[in-house]
Amino acid sequence: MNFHTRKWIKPQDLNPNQTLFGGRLLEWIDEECALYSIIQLENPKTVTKYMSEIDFRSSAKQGDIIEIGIEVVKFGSASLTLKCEVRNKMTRETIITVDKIVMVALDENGKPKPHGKTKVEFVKDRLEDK
Ligand SMILES: CCCCCCCCCCCCCCCC(=O)SCCNC(=O)CCNC(=O)[C@H](O)C(C)(C)COP(=O)(O)OP(=O)(O)OC[C@H]1O[C@@H](n2cnc3c(N)ncnc32)[C@H](O)[C@@H]1OP(=O)(O)O
Repeated sequence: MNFHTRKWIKPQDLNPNQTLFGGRLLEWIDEECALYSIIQLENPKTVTKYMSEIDFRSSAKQGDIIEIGIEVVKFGSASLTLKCEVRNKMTRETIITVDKIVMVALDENGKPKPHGKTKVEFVKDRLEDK
């Protein structure tokens, strides 16, 4: 799993228990998955279709640094299935895992659009194809 993104927990990210607000974390995960999928599928109109059960296993407090990891599970026709893990860099604990997040590439009418992708592509692969 690649951990591309780090976040620093600020006062505005906390819940009344003074720990990381779960809704904020889900927003960051959704954004991370959307950006990853838009780049992989080369389609800016890519939406979140499905997210499996989530389990908050630990948390983070103000000043902690967390990192968000994404891994591809499967390339479908119009979909890309990802899994996600968020870790606390300070405590080294897993905060959350999401086993299945399905993103779907859309056409101009908002209908699923086959993306034709079958494997993870890196910038250098794309440059070599030019
Ligand atoms: C110009 C540059 C701009 C750049 C800009 C960048 C800005 C970057 C900002 C990012 C910011 C964050 C962005 C967050 C992203 C949102 O928050 S998106 C908002 C929330 N999501 C939505 O509103 C989606 C609403 N749902 C829909 O519109 C329709 O359900 C969909 C997505 C069109 C799919 O329609 P559908 O009839 O279910 O389609 P269907 O053909 O049955 O299924 C399509 C695929 O989904 C799969 N699927 C369907 N249902 C399920 C299910 N329940 N479970 C699993 N898989 C399923 C199917 O298996 C199928 O897979 P493939 O066989 O194609 O691989």
